[in-house]
Amino acid sequence: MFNKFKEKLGSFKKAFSKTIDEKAVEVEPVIIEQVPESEESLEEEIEPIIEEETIEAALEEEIPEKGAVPEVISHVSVEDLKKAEYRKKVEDRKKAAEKKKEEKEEVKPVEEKKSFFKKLAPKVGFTQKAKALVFNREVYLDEKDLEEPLWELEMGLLESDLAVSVSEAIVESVKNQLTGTTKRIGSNTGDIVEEALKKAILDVVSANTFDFDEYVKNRPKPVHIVFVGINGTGKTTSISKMTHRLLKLGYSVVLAAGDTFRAGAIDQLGIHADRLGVKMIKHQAGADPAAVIYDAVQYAKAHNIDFVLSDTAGRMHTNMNLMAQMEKICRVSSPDLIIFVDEAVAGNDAVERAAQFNDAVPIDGSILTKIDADAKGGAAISIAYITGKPILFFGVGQGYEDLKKFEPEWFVDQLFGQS
Ligand SMILES: Nc1nc2c(ncn2[C@@H]2O[C@H](COP(=O)(O)OP(=O)(O)OP(=O)(O)O)[C@@H](O)[C@H]2O)c(=O)[nH]1
Repeated sequence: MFNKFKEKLGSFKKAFSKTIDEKAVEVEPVIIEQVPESEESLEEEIEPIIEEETIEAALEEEIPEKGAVPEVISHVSVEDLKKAEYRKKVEDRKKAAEKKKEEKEEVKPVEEKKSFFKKLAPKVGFTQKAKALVFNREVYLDEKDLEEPLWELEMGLLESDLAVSVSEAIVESVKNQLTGTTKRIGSNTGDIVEEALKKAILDVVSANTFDFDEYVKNRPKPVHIVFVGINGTGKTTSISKMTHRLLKLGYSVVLAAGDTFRAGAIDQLGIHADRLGVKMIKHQAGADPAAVIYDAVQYAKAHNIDFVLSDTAGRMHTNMNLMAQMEKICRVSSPDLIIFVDEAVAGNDAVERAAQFNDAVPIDGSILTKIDADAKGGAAISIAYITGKPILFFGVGQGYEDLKKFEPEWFVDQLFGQS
C-alpha cells in the first residue's frame, strides 16, 4: 500500500542521512555492560549477534595492520573486561584468522574485508564496537544544513499528490522538529527523519477527526447520511459497504435511490439492497431525488429504522446546475451527515473536488475509495487538511467487508510500513 509514496520519500531520506553523517560528531565511547568471563561465554555472547548491516558499517573502516590491535580496544573498559586477558584472546584469534585467510585462495577485496570482519570482529567484541560506532554520535542541525533535504522532501510530497499548502505545512513541521536541537543518532540515521515526518503527517491527518461510530450511536434515529461526489468514484459501492457494516453492528438500514439521473443506478443499488436484505425506496428514473430521499426518511421514521443511506447522482463539481440540485437535496432533507466520496488514486483532482463540494453543501467528512489500487497517499493527507473535515473511511476493495474505518495511526503506519 502507498508504495509510490515510500519510493518518493527515499531520496529525501538519503539526502538527510548524508547531511547527518557529514555533521555528526562522535561523543563518549560506549560503556560495555556485560563482559564474558570465559572464552566459551565470550564465544556464546558474541558469535550469534553478527549482522550484515553492522558488518557493512565496519567495512567503512580500514582493516588494521597485521599485528595491530583493533581500535575497538580503546573503547573497552579495562576494569570491567579484564582487559589484558581479553586482549590476548583477541590477538590470538586475529592471528588465527589471518593465517586462515592467507591459506585461502584469492578472494575479491570486499569479500576479503567481509570475511575478515566476520571472523575477527566477533572475537574482539564486535557488537560492542558497533555500539561505539553508531550509538555515540550526536548531531546539531541548523536550517542551512536542511535546505537540500527539505527541498527533496517537498518534491517528494508534491509528487505524491499532496496539495502545495499541505506539503509546505509538513515541510515546516519537519524543519521545526529537526533544527536547533542536538539529536542523538541511533543505528539508522533515517530513523530521525522518519519520526519527524511521521509526526508531521500524523498531526495533519489527525486534525478534526471524529469517531463515526460514537457520533451515530448518540444521534437521534433515524440517522440520515447523504453520499455525494463525482461519477464512478464509488458512492453506491460505499453505501452498500456501509450498510453491511451497520447491519453487523446491529442497526437497521433503509436505502434511498437518490440517483435518478444515471440509467441503471436505481437497479445497481437495488441489487445491493436485495443482497443485504434491506429495503430500498425508489421512484421512477428522472424523478426528483429530493422527493425520493424525503420518502425514505419518512419510511424510516414510520418503521423505526436506525439509518437512511441516500445515494445521489454523480456530478462534476464544475456543473453549477447539478451542484445547485445537490445543495437543494441536502437542504430539504437536512441529513445528519453529508459524506463526500472520491477515489484516492485521483490525487490532487480529488482534493480539488472535495474543496468544491465542501463549498457547496458543506460536507462533514470523506470516504476515500480504491486505496487498494496503490494510491500515492497524497489525497488522503490533503483532503482532511484542505476541507478541514475528517476522512471517515477508506475503501480498500470491492467487497462488502472492504471498508476500513480511518484511524490516523494506522494510516501513517501504512504510509511508512512494509506492506
Ligand atoms: N478497487 C476498488 N474498487 C472500488 C472501490 N470502491 C468502488 N469501487 C469500484 O468502482 C466502480 C464504481 O463504483 P460505484 O459505486 O458504481 O461508483 P458511483 O460513485 O456510485 O458511480 P456513479 O453512480 O456513476 O456516480 C465499481 O466498479 C466499484 O466496484 C474500492 O474501494 N476499491
